[in-house]
Amino acid sequence: MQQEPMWRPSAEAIANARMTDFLQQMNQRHELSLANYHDLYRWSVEQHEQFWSEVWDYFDVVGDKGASVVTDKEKMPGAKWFPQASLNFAENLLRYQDDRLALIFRGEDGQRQQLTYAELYQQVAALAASFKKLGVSKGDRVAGMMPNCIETIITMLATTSLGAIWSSCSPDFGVQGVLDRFGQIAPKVLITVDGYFYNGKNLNIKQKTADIVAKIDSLEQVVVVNFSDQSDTISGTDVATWDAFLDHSASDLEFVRCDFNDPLYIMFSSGTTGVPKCIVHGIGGTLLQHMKEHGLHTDLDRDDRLFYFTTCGWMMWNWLVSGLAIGATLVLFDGSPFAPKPEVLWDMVDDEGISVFGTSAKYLSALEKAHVKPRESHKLKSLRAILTTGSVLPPESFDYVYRDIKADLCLSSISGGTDIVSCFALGCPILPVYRGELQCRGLGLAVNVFDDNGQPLLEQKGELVCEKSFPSMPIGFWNDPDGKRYHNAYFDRFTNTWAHGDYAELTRHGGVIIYGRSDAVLNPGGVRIGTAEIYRQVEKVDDVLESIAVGQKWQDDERVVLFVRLREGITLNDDLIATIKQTIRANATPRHVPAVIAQVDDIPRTVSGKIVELAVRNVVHGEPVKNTDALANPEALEQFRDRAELQ
Ligand SMILES: CC(=O)CC(=O)O
Repeated sequence: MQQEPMWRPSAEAIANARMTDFLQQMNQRHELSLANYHDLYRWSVEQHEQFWSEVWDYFDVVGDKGASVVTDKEKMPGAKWFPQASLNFAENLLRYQDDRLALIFRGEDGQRQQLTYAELYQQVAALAASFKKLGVSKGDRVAGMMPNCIETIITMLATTSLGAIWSSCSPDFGVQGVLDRFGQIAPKVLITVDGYFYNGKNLNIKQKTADIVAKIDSLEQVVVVNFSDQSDTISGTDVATWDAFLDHSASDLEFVRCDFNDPLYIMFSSGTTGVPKCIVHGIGGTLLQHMKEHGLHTDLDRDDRLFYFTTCGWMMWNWLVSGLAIGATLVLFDGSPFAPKPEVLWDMVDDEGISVFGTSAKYLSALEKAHVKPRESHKLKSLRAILTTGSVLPPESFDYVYRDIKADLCLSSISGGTDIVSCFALGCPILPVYRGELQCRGLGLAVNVFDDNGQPLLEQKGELVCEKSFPSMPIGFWNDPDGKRYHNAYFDRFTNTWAHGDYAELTRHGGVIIYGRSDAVLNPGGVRIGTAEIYRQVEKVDDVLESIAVGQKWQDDERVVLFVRLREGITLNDDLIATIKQTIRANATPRHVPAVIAQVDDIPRTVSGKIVELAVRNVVHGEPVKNTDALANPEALEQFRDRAELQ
């Protein structure tokens, strides 16, 4: 039976979408007769060289494109996109210098700041002038341990205006977590804050900063933003306050033009299996891919107010800030999305007129568990799209959004990650939304699902891959001169093909379903089960707030073990176990039913909020966890050790 969509764009919305305009332009320019998104997608993949060249032109990238679009395009890795191009990232993000709002910041403590594009340009010029005096130049690293505030974006732009490389984490990272990251990339400058707000607390980070600075020899300058009005902050000869450091006499910015494949960002893998990998993303690839995702897949324009709930330690921050290249207003928030009340972000939607609201799938399920119904309490007039990522958005959360948030909006579950600083599958303003499905594969990306032998699968689960090179592939890993670590991370599994590590399915609608990470797939009795298939059932049970499933080696096979975090005051008993098992059996298969269900108070997660199935599996098997510094709450692991139920 044909499944009905949960939402469809109106004929008017389709006609006015930039995606439609792009499609029509491609028809005209290349004498094509593409009729819909699916035709456009197919063309963009078959002619990916032409497609990416058109993206450059369509978005009027500031720079020189050069004559060649790609060399060695069949090689993965090895293809080189726009080898003759020259551009500057910040120059593209600061192409607008008018009085429209570029940034609005809202803090958990109630502070609000805003900056126009003209003011943003001035501030970046002032910081870039100081950086220049300090000798920051092309290829140098500037690191930020920063909240998601305006100064972080100014610093990234000043850094990249000089062709230097930006890397960031949030101030809640532990000392070792920061050293594991910034310690590998030898930054010249560190920008940080006096403290930050979270969940009603004003947290001082003086000691942490001092410990970090003492261990990174490469640092020549530390700049401290007075963010939370702490009187007790780090001091020293190489330490300056933000206000003292900026050269306000500077008014012009000189953008250093760089190669398309020069480094822009150093990002870090979660680091749960060892020291984080330093993934280097290039200037041009990041820009083109983000402009495509914002302009075409999110239909962003200058009138939009784009919000993404993220910290500076997650790639969604990097994704968000590229919205400046479109000229939209970015709404930044730092703090707990539940403090002082679970509705705070929805208050912000109404107050600031947010039109595109991005968040994590986990946030939506926590909101539903808290029985919050923004549809009843808020107007949400400006809101036209919700984006979610971070983990699988289960079909039940699609129900929640359309029932309890807003019926008429485009709900786009998007997926990719740090590895590509963007998405393989995402939203589309001219396509319907089907329950549980990501709307489409991203233009210009040859995304497929393979079986173990590298054969393509349709409507069957397998490994999510990308079969052709694309501009936002990393340019490599830092400190990986022979490229071996980079190769091992993505290209070991299938020849000349990017294996992303997601267990996924392509649907008949041209959409994608993700079932979890492939390395966490459960395999009881030889049946492969994505962990998200279990979570979506368990989380239907009202008493369960959250769960984590792992496979335990058991009698020459594997059995599924499920750990649940329950509402305060609830204890797991036989009735609740029976309810959970019955819910899973009735809605999935008997194979999905866990052999053991056990209660925990907390579930370990990375600093960017992802639950860590592999670390829990190691603890269950009595094996060491390689890097607990990668976790926000490493103490939670102890609850999984030597459990009587698992003996
Ligand atoms: C786009 C994403 O995939 C973000 C993430 O989950 O890390």
